[in-house]
Amino acid sequence: MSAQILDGRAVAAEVRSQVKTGVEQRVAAGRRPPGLAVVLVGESPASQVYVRGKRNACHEVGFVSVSHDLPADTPEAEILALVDELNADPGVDGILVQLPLPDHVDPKKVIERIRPDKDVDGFHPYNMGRLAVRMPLLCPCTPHGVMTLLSRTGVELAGLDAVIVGASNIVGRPMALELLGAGCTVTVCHSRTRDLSAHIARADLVVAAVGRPGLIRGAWIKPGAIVIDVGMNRLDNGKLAGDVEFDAARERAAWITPVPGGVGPMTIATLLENTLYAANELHPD
Ligand SMILES: Nc1nc2c(c(=O)[nH]1)N[C@@H](CN(C=O)c1ccc(C(=O)N[C@@H](CCC(=O)O)C(=O)O)cc1)CN2
Ligand SMILES: [Mg+2]
Repeated sequence: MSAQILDGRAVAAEVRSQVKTGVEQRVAAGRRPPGLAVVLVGESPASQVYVRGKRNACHEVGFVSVSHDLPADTPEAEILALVDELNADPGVDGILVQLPLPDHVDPKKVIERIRPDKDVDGFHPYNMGRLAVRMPLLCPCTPHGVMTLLSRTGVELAGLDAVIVGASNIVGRPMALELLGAGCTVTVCHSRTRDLSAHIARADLVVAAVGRPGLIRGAWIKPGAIVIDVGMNRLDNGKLAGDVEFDAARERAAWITPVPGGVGPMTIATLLENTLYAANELHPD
């Protein structure tokens, strides 16, 4: 029997609706709507798609959307000065700088410049540290969005063998912390891992977050496993594909996320959740 599809578009729409209601409640109580500042440096077509999605989502739920589009050759010092300005702006509850940044800009320096209580991407070392010590505050959007999707399966996560493929700071590493917090036994595979297929074959839950189309063969998937595909790969024919061989994996998995229409929309929905949380709980004004 083929897998049930985890419909990220549908779940993201529910989350956005809940955030919209939260904004309406704030405004009805006489408080200002939350403000989200989205900074884009350069003209990457993919980043432009994602930033447009974030800004449109802000308008949909009633946030004040603050946009800064900077040329690719913007000096690092100018970006840091803009972050300082947004940190000080009382109408801004969340700040994100779209990644990747141009090569001459150090992303770690930019991320660390954002006030932790406005770091709605959850990338700041402070927020990563809080996740690591089981005191989560603002969590990285993609991993936390995956947790929301997993909650819709009704499957008890505690005790599952979870295998994450990819060890990036924005997905793989925080994903491991989120799943550890949910009681999974977590393995993180990366470029030095030997015999990837053996790790996948024993996994009850696979999270693929590498950026290599079709890396995870469907035949490796353990029957009845949950497969979460974070991959976002633009193929030569212009189509989007994940890291997992979807059609083959679907025949073995119990649950699977599609690409597009799975984890991606949850990233944006969780960003909105984080921004409302920051406004309500971290910026009492
Ligand atoms: N500052 C940040 N930069 C980046 C992040 C992030 O969380 N913060 N994550 C990724 C990109 N990303 C958000 O920015 C993102 C990726 C994909 C989607 C999405 O909805 N994808 C759609 C398909 C969209 C398309 O047609 O290309 C889907 O999967 O259905 C949203 C956000 C790296 N940078
Ligand atoms: Mg949540």
